[in-house]
Amino acid sequence: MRMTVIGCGHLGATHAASMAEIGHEVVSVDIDESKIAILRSGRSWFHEPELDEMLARHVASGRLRFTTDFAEAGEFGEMHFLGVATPSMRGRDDYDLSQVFSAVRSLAPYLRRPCVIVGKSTVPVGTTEAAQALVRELAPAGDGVDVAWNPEFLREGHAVRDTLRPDRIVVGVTSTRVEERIREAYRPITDAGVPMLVTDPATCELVKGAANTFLSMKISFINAMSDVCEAAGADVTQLADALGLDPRIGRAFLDAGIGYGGGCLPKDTRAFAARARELGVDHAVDLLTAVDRINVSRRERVVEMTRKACGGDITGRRIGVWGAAFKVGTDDVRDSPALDVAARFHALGATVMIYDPMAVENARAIHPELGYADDALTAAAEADVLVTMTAWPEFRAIDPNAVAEVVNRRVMIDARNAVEVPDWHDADWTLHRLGC
Ligand SMILES: NC(=O)C1=CN([C@@H]2O[C@H](COP(=O)(O)OP(=O)(O)OC[C@H]3O[C@@H](n4cnc5c(N)ncnc54)[C@H](O)[C@@H]3O)[C@@H](O)[C@H]2O)C=CC1
Ligand SMILES: O=C(O)[C@H]1O[C@H](OP(=O)(O)OP(=O)(O)OC[C@H]2O[C@@H](n3ccc(=O)[nH]c3=O)[C@H](O)[C@@H]2O)[C@H](O)[C@@H](O)[C@@H]1O
Repeated sequence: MRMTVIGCGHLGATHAASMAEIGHEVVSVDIDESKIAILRSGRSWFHEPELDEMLARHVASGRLRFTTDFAEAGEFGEMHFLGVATPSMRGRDDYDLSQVFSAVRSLAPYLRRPCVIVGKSTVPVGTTEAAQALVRELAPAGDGVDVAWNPEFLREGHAVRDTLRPDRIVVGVTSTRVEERIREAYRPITDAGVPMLVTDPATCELVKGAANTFLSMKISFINAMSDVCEAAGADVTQLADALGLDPRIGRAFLDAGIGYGGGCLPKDTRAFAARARELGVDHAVDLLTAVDRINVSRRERVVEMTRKACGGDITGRRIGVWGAAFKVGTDDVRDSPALDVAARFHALGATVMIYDPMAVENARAIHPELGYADDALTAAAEADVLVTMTAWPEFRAIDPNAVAEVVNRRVMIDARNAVEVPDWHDADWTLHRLGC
């Protein structure tokens, strides 16, 4: 099938390359010339395992093209996927949908033949209907252009695998004609056994928000348990292991620590609560507000632990920070708890030195005022306190005796329960952890 993907970011570039991988001809559009230039050279502008290989292969074969030209996309595609960003509105909890509607406005005037627009961005319930109304107004093909939604569930760091072999595909449609077209597009994936659920657009939009808020809720639940464990002298990791063996609960997303970050869970949880408020469902608002509040409080908690470990005052102290990415396996620092806490240390008068195996450049672009190191030992040099905030495997593998030689004081705050506790105790470190 000839298809386009509008928006060449973490979702869009991965989706475009994956659609080429399963045999489609793809044109992918972005308004950012610099991103398009990098993608045209057959590589990605962000780190994502396996993506560069796929991009290089399909750009070289001509099956995947990148452009800034909406006319080219409109004339080419029988199906148009929308993968632009839906950040929070500045200073508010609900979504800023300007990229979605701007992309629709740019594309629609070139839709002269019947086709389907399939939204993949995460949006509030009601967006498919609004986009459909706009398309009817602007597209020369009018009623021949259908809008459906098909939210994305990929995780950064596993994006290619999650796109080609997802747990499920969920689509929200208003007609069997559209359903058939989407089934055709995904046939190579569903033929391999991936289930496809077809719903109305509203249910489909809510599935995505509910999925992310459930994950947020699980993390805030275990973080609340972490505080209870700490108060009672228990160990939250053992508690999570025991809970996780119950298949009704499951061990995934029960890692306590500094809380969730990234470009999605924080903003999706808040936006879902904001939409629930508009819909008058107060108990959903209460639940999700508590989830968010617990999450936000984790960051302050790490600052507080660090302050205590510094004898009550951070000012003038040197703090080594291990980790800047919002999680392992990515160079993404959007709403990263690690970077947020590091910036708070700096604001309180500490000298901060950060090391992250992948995310230093992205972190520096947002927080040029912080110090950055090329390796873990340099970040730890002369530190009064060392704080681990992203659970990179290399931090677990590092020899605490080697670190002890470069620091000022052997004090570690492990905000992700990321290091091997006995090794650090054996090397005479004072180790503070959340939930123990
Ligand atoms: N990042 C992730 O892991 C996932 C993201 N999502 C959702 O997917 C959507 C996209 O997220 P990301 O890919 O992370 O965002 P991103 O910021 O990485 O990419 C968005 C892209 O859209 C481009 N863009 C902006 N306005 C445009 C326009 N009018 N026309 C064409 N291109 C335009 C930007 O230049 C950028 O390259 C969001 O709704 C997000 O919540 C869903 C699942 C996973
Ligand atoms: O909508 C999205 O964009 C995506 O958001 C998340 O994916 P992602 O943001 O890539 O990262 P996760 O692996 O979910 O981690 C999110 C945050 O939660 C934290 N986390 C995760 C698990 C856990 O047990 N504890 C915990 O604190 C991570 O460190 C990270 O900061 C979802 O997992 C995806 O299914 C979804 O498609």
